[in-house]
Amino acid sequence: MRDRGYYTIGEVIISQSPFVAVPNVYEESPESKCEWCFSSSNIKACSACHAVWYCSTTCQNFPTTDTDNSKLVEALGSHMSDVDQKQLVNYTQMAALVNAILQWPASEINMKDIAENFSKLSCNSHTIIDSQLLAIGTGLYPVISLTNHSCVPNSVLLFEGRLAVIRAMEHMPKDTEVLTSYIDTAGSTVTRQKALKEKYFFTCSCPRCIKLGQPDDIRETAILEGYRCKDSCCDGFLLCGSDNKGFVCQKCGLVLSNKELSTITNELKCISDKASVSLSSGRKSEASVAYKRIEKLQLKLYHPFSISIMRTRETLLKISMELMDFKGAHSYCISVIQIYERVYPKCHPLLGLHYYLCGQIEMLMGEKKTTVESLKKAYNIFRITHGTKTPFTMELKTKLDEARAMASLGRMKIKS
Ligand SMILES: C[S@@+](CC[C@H](N)C(=O)[O-])C[C@H]1O[C@@H](n2cnc3c(N)ncnc32)[C@H](O)[C@@H]1O
Repeated sequence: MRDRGYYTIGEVIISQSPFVAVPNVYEESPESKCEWCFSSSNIKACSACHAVWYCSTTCQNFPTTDTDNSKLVEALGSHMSDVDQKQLVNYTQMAALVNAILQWPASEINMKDIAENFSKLSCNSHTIIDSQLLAIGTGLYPVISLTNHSCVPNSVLLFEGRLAVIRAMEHMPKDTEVLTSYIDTAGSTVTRQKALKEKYFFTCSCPRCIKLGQPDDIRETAILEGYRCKDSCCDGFLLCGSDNKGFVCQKCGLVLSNKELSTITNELKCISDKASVSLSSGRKSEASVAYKRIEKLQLKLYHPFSISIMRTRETLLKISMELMDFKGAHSYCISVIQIYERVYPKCHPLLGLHYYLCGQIEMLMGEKKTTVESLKKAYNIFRITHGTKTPFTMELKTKLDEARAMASLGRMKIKS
């Protein structure tokens, strides 16, 4: 086929198997996973070391690829000179542990090299996520690692099993620099820059980041992470007053004093501690009540589109689903989507996932028309981010077709 010279929206730019990858094992769900394909079914411990697990002999034999990427891995940057003292100590301790486990002869061990490899892994490895965006492992992908970051990316990196796949999110000439996002881009410019500096040691100069400190950026930061006006009818945002006695609404001039602020924040802290204990000990109804109180308090303090309220509603959505309170879950899902639509690009996988969830809840609630609309929105995102041929997108398409058929059947019944 003739090279078109550009990538179409959703087209695969590159896909790559990992040079090395390991599955995640969580303390709360310690069941083992296949070391090769990350599956949790039919797994057996390796009879030689008893430390790793496999689902089949095929996986145990580590299917090899023809490409030797070791030179590329060697060339990856480690940022050793940027790493702070505390982290260096961590890497050295981890290197000592590797040394103790491998028991290589002293002549073959170079602790500095091992520590440098940890640093290299830290800024070049990727968290492997499944189609529902849950972290399932970590992998090093030498070519994918050459991709730089932007807070306004033109491409998206997702995984099909252990295979990393980058797809174009916009129509782009093939000589355009491929840019993905390394971090959650919902935060303010300061928050994003801090996260990038801490883990990847660079200052982003993408179109969003260069606006740092400009009036629009200050306003956006205040909405995302600052305080709102204490007059519930005013939608102004607050900035620290020149006398340091409180925060002043930039619209109506009302002052939120430091004392008022600390009363609410102390109450919030107290309920938040209780809420997370209830949640982690599985007392879901109690957690639901506590998180609803948190949401109420946060609405006094933060803008309705703030990151704090977004996080609380995400938790309330999860709890409502677990409690099978579908009406409640639907309302939280809608409110989370409203915030996502504001903080993420139109084609963000997290937005797609929440439209999908919304559609599934609406299907359960018998809301035929809105089910079709929500599933359609989810499909329009996933066909770009996940591709049309992946089992996840195909399953969604089947559900969308079923929902369309049900909706038109409903319309036919009404007519007759
Ligand atoms: C995964 S590597 C990306 C490939 C790297 N640029 C290279 O040539 O090997 C991550 C590192 O690339 C650099 N980097 C990534 N995105 C960048 C950006 N937008 N601006 C400046 N440096 C960036 C940082 O040094 C970061 O630690």
